Order: sequence, then structure tokens, then C-alpha cells
Amino acid sequence: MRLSQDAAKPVRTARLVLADGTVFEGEGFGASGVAVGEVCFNTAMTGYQEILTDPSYAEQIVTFTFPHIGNVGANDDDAENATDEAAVAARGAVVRAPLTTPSNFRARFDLPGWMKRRGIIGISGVDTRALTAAIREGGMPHGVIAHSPSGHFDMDDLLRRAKGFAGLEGMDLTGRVSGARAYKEAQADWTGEGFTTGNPDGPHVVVIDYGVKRTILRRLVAAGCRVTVVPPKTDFETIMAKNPDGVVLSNGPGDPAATAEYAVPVIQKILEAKVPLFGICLGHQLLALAVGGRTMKMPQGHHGANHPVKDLTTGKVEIVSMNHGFAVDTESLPSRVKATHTSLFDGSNSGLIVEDAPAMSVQHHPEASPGPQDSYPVFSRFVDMMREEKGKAA
Ligand SMILES: NC(=O)CC[C@H](N)C(=O)O
Repeated sequence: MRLSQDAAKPVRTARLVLADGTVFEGEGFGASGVAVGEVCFNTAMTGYQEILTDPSYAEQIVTFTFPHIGNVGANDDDAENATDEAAVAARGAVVRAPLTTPSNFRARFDLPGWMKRRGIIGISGVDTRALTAAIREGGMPHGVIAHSPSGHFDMDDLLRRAKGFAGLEGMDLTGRVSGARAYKEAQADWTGEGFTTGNPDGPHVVVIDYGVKRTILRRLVAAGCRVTVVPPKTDFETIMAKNPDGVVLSNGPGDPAATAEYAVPVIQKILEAKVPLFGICLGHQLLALAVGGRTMKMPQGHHGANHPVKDLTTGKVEIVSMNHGFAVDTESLPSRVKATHTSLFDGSNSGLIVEDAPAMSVQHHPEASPGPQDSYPVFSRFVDMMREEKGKAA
């Protein structure tokens, strides 16, 4: 910590300003500058790098409830977005403890240097318990995170920017985060419309990339699939021309109701064509909208790696990774759709199947990264669904 001329008053190089005027002072790290967004909290105890690079966090500032962030450093392998260094994901990180020198055999960089390269602003020394309690009581506020190494801030301007944030409702952000062009997975073969990777003899899965986490691609490949990733606005005919055995609707940022405008007509055609469909998170919400259901904004959202979810088809409880601020209204689902999973934190919907088409989806993240792997078998369920449909056609 550097001292100002008044030796008793340390220079504090970062601010978090909420739209209601609340100000948190702290030490800046990572990128300098100002970023505006919705402030949420994540309760995961590990996996800060995966969290900060999850494209679904676009236009959000993540408060970590776990106090020690940065202690295992950062590397090139744990980013969940496209390999491009500046790929868009979380705007900022709010943490409790000062950052220490990383200690881990996988660390290649320290977290502040890695965040600086990715344009993510950090603030430490924040009373994250107070901030989390405020979010719990009042919902996710709009806010501004600012890092100025000189310690000078135009506080009126920061507050104006926090108040001026339009909010995630109504925002379609998939175009900003889709990495379909940027993924450079092994064997990737960019064709202009998508790339293919994975097991050449496995079921062919076309992933619509609304902001896909790379581990979803890795888990599909691990489940034996051949994977082709396509951009978010790819039309039905282009998808079908790739002869998919199944289609995955990926996770992604923003308001599902806004993305629905161009995504739902495509999904409805896929349902009609009876091509097996699997939605994850935003993909789950889009599937619900495609069958006539509704989605709604949640006050605090679900962000963590410790969420209990009940699989209603087996009666088993899984501890899962979550990251969503919108939810499917179970009551709105038509009778052709059945809920398959429910959150044991608040009873919200966490999965569905369509009864007259081979389609399923989950709100949580079966790929984990970070988090427990209890839900990995959901990928096998989708592979079984594709095999069954292929068997019917044969
Ligand atoms: N992880 C996701 O796909 C998030 C979906 C959606 N943007 C939400 O916040 O609810």
C-alpha cells in the first residue's frame, strides 16, 4: 500500500460505487479503468479463473464470498471463454483479502497480471459479507468498479454511470461473447460456419454457441461425441445441412427473452424435426421459451458451486455449479413439458424434458468448471437420447 502526502491517509486505488450511492473503497488490481454492470455474488470456494471467464458473466461484476482469491494464480488452461485474451466475460472482481503471491504448480501468472491482460478490473479489501448481505436483501444492484493507480476518482461521474446502466433485462449479449470463430481446440477445423472436433465416429453434435463454456465442449467430446460449434444466429437449414445427431443450446449471457427473438424460431424447427436437443442454462431457458413457457428475472440469482438440486427422475440430490440471474417459471410450462430438476435452495426449476420430442435441458452446469461433477451423467443421458433416436430411425 502506498502512502499519500498525508502519511496517515493511505492512497486507496479502487472504488465500487452502487447505484444507490453506496461506496466501497479498496485496493485496485488487474486492469485500470472503469466498468459498469450488475453486481452479483458467487459462493464458490475455488475456480475464480473459470468464473471470471465464463461468458455468461458479461456485463456483471462478481463479488467472491470466499475471502482468499488469487492464491493459486492463473494459467492458460482454465479459461472458459474463447482463447482470445480480451474475450468478453465478467467486467470486474470484488474480493475481501489482499492478493498474495500465488502458490500452485499450475500457476503461470499472478491473477492481477492475467486480469490486466484480459481487461478485468479488481478491487480488494471490500467487506464482501456486508455487500453480499445487501444483495441478499435488496437484489443485485447496478454498480461501477473503478481502478485508478493515482487514487483519483470523479465520484459524481461514477455514480452517474452506475445509475445509467440499463440493466440486463431485455439485453441480448450473445453476439458479443460467442467465440465460435475463436476456439482453437485440438483438431478444430474452421469452415466459416463452424468447426468440428472430437471423436470422428461418435454422434455428431452441433453446439449453438450463445457464449459456450469450453468445458461443455470438452465434456461432449469426453462423452464420445463429434462436436461442431456454430455462431448464435445460425439458421435451421445450415444446422440441418451438417447432419446433426443432436443439437446443444449453450449457456450464455443476458436476458433469454431477448435472445429468444432469433433463437426460438430455430429451436421450434429443431423440435418439429425431432432432432435430439439438449439445453444448458441459457439454452434451458430458450427451450422453455420455445415450448411456450416464461422466464423471469431473479432477485439474487444463483451463482456458486454448492447448490443442491434434486433430480426428480431418480430422486437423487446433486451438488451443482450454478450461474444464472433469470429462471424458468415452472407454472408457465405447458403439459407436454415435465420438470425434471428442482433447486433445493428456493424450489426454482432446474431442468425439463419435452414429452413429444427428444428434448431435455438443465438450468445448472453439468460441466462444472468450477464445481462438483455430480451432474456429469447428464451428458451421457443426452448421448443415450441420440442413440435411441438413431435406433428408431434405423
Ligand atoms: N449461465 C447462463 O447461461 C446464464 C443464463 C442467463 N444469462 C441468466 O443469467 O440466467
